[in-house]
Amino acid sequence: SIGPRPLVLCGPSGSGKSTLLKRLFAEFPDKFGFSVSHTTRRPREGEEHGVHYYFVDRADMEQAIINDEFIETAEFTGNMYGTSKEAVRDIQSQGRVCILDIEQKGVEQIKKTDLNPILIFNNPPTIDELERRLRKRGSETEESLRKRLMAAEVEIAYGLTPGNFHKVINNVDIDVAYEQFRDFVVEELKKQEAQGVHFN
Ligand SMILES: Nc1ncnc2c1ncn2[C@@H]1O[C@H](COP(=O)(O)OP(=O)(O)OP(=O)(O)O)[C@@H](O)[C@H]1O
Repeated sequence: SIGPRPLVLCGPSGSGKSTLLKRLFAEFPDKFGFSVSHTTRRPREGEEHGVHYYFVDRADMEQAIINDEFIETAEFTGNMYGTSKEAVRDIQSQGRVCILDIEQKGVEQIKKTDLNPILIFNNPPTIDELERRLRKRGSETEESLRKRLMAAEVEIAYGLTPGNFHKVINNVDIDVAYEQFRDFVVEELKKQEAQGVHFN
C-alpha cells in the first residue's frame, strides 16, 4: 500500500471514542486526518463540496454502493451518509493516517478491502457505566438510550472476540485510556516508518 495504514476506532456509543480522537488530534495535529464523507442531504450555508462532504444525489450514491465503492453507509432522517474507499485513500496519499470512527458493520466491511487498517476497540468498563456516561452527556432520549445500550452488548462481544481487533483499550480512567491508545498508535507508526512508509 502507498501511505500510512488507516486507523479504525470502534466501540459502543458513549464509550469515549470522540474523546480519545479529540486528544490525539490535539497532540499530533498534522499526522492524522478524517476522510470526507458522502451524503445525499442538501449542503447547508457555507458547506463546500469535497470539503465538508461530497454532496451527491441518491441515484449516484446507490450506484456507487452497488459498485462496492463504500466502506460504510447509513441512513439518518431520510438522507444517506457513507465513507468511500477513495476518500480514505485520499488521506493516505497526503501521508496522513486516516481516522475512521466506525461501527461493527463498517469494521467487517473494511476487513474485506485492501486498505489494511489498524483496528482498535474501545471497551467501556460496564454497561451501567456506559449508561451513566450517556445520561451525563445528555444527548439521548430514553428510547435512543435503550437502543444504544442494547447494541453495546453485541458490540462488546464482537470487540472482545480474539482476532477481531489488534488492540483493546479498556476505557475506565480517560487519562490512562488515552495514554494506552496513544502509545499503541505511536508504536504502530514507528513500525510503518521503519518499513519505509512516508508520513506527512
Ligand atoms: N473514561 C471516561 N470516563 C468517564 N467519562 C468518560 C470517559 N470517556 C468519555 N467520557 C464521557 O462519556 C461521554 C461519551 O463519550 P464520547 O462522546 O467520547 O463517546 P463516543 O464513543 O464518541 O460516543 P458516540 O459513538 O455516541 O459518538 C462524554 O460525555 C465523555 O465526556
